[in-house]
Amino acid sequence: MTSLHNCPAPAKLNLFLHVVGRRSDGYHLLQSVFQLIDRADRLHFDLREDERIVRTTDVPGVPEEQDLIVRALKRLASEYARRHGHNPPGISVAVEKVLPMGGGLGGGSSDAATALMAANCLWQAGFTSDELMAVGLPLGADIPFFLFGQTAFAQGVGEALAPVAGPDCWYVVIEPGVAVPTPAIFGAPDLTRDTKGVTISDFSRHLENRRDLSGFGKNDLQAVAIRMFAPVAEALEWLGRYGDARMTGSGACVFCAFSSESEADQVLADVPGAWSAWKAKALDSHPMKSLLQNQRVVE
Ligand SMILES: C[C@](O)(CO)[C@H](O)COP(=O)(O)OP(=O)(O)OC[C@H]1O[C@@H](n2ccc(N)nc2=O)[C@H](O)[C@@H]1O
Ligand SMILES: Nc1ncnc2c1ncn2[C@@H]1O[C@H](COP(=O)(O)OP(=O)(O)OP(=O)(O)O)[C@@H](O)[C@H]1O
Repeated sequence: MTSLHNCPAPAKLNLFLHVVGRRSDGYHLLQSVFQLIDRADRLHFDLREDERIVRTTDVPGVPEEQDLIVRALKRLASEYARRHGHNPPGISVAVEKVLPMGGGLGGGSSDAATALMAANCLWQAGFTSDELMAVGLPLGADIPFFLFGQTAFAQGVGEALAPVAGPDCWYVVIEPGVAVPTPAIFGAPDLTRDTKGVTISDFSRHLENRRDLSGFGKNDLQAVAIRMFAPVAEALEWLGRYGDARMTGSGACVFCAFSSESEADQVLADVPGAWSAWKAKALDSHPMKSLLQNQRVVE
C-alpha cells in the first residue's frame, strides 16, 4: 500500500467544558465531553521515494513547518527511526481545509491525529493507540481524543479519556467569523478555574432522563470569549432562542442540539446571512477506523 486518499479529519464539539483547576506548568485541568461530528477536513497521503515529509497544498496562515500534520508526522518518523534503526519512507500530504481555524472545533488537532493514523498504516509501523497519543499530546491537547476516536468524558488537560454514550442528535453550528486564540482565553484573569467536578454517572444519568444535554454543565471559557469577542456573544444570543446554545472549546463556534435533521434544517434556514452555518450529525466513532479496517486504498 502506497497511498491513502480521502482520509477524514472530523470536528469535535465540547458538549460542556469545566475548568476545575490549574497545573503548576500553567495548563488548565478540564472536564469535558467530546463529541465527534460528521463535518471534516480531508487529507490525502502518498508515500515518497525519499524520506521527506512534505505538505503539497497551501493552508493560508499556516506555514508548512508549523502545520500540526507535518510536525506530528516528523515526530512519528523520529520514533520509528529510534525503534527500527532507519528512517521510514517520506510522505506527501494534501489537505482540503473545511473546518475554520480558531473555531474550537479542533481542526488542527484532528488533522494531526488523522495523519498519525494514516502514517502508522502506510509504514506498517504497528504503534498502539496509546503510543500515537504520546507522540501527539505535546502538539495539541485535543490530539489524544481524536486518536481515542469515540465520544469521551475527558479529564486532566484532555488526555485522560473514558468512553461515554453521547446524545443521538443533530447540531446546528454557527461560525461567528472570528478566530479565537486559545491561549488568550485560558490566560484571561477573569476566567473561573474552580468549577465543582462532575462524574461520568452525573452526565449519563442526565442524558438518560432528559435524552439531551440541555441544563447539564456549561462552558467555562464562554464568559471570557463573549467579553473579548462580540461576534461570539451575538451568535450565542441568536442561537439561544432555539435551545441551550453553547460555545465549543475556546470558541469561536457556537452550537445547539436538535433531535431531528428537519428541526436543524428549519433553524439553518433562519440563520442571518452574515454568518456561515451548517448542520452536522453526532458520530459514535471516528470514520478513519472503518476506513482503515476496509483499507480502501488508492493504487
Ligand atoms: C479548550 C480545548 O479546545 C478543549 O477541547 C482544548 O483543550 C484546546 O486545545 P488546543 O487548541 O489544541 O490547545 P493547545 O495548543 O494544546 O494549547 C494552547 C494554549 O492554551 C492553554 N491551555 C490549553 C489547554 C489546557 N488544558 N490548558 C491551557 O491552559 C495553554 O496556554 C496552551 O499553550
Ligand atoms: N493543519 C492545521 N489546521 C489548522 N490549524 C493549524 C494546522 N496546523 C497548525 N495550525 C495552527 O493551529 C491553530 C488552531 O487551529 P485549530 O483549527 O486547531 O483551532 P481550534 O479549532 O480553535 O482548536 P481547539 O478546539 O483545539 O482550540 C491555527 O490558528 C493554526 O495556526
